[in-house]
Amino acid sequence: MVTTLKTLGPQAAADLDGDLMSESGGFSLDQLMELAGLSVSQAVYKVHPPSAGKRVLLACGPGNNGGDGLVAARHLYFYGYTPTVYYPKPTQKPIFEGLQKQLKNLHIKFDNESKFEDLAKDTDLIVDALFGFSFKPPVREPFDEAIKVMESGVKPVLAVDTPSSWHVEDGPQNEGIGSKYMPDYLISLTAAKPNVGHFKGKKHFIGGRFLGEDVAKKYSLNIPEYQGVDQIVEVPVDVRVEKL
Ligand SMILES: NC(=O)C1=CN([C@@H]2O[C@H](COP(=O)(O)OP(=O)(O)OC[C@H]3O[C@@H](n4cnc5c(N)ncnc54)[C@H](O)[C@@H]3O)[C@@H](O)[C@H]2O)[C@@H](O)CC1
Ligand SMILES: [K+]
Repeated sequence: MVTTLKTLGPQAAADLDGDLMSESGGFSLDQLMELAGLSVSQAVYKVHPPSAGKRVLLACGPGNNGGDGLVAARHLYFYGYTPTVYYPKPTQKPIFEGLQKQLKNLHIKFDNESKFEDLAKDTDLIVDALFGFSFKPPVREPFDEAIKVMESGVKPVLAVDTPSSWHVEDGPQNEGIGSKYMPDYLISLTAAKPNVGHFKGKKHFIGGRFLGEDVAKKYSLNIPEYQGVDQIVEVPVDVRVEKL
């Protein structure tokens, strides 16, 4: 049973990614993003099976956190959900262009024009894949509207890697946009981020099942106790957090 969560700060998270994708690490970003997005899709299925409502709104930001959301959208489609993707600032990189093509070939709806408030009305669950550990406050347009809607609590939210608009170490902003934002669910990728102590939602998962013993040791992380073929493992929300 997990008793202490060791966390991964933004620099360490970026360094870990770098190690995994280095010459000696052998991973490609596509692979890590695919495993991350698969984990997100399994967390959605755990907390909000299609019987609870098939409409899922994936709010995707311009970075790799957004990429995780695009990957999750594809898996959710094949699980029987009806995903809608909000991706207002697509980044012109082959990895994101490829992911968008995959979704468009499945006729998955992209809607970057509607007001986020209206998109939220037409969905059952929001996946917050706007920003991950590279977020730098304050929130810049057009994402401020999405943050406001998510913090209003009008629909359940599952946050990918870290609640967007939170400082990756200090948590929610003291005031202004995002200061009231508390997602219902959180999935941390590879390891929890330092702000996880501020998370007081319903469920917290760890995903991104690709940490080997040597890398875990190098970053003083404990490898989550995954079960069977699950790509995610639930950890208690009130577990003690150990900052590295
Ligand atoms: N750690 C891991 O093992 C993995 C990490 N991945 C994901 O990669 C994420 C980190 O990705 P990135 O480093 O690309 O960055 P993020 O996706 O965290 O966000 C950075 C992007 O958001 C923009 N941005 C930052 N602050 C902003 C603000 N205040 N207003 C508007 N835009 C803002 C930046 O210009 C940049 O384009 C992680 O959180 C995780 O979700 C996965 O894709 C791969 C596996
Ligand atoms: K996020």
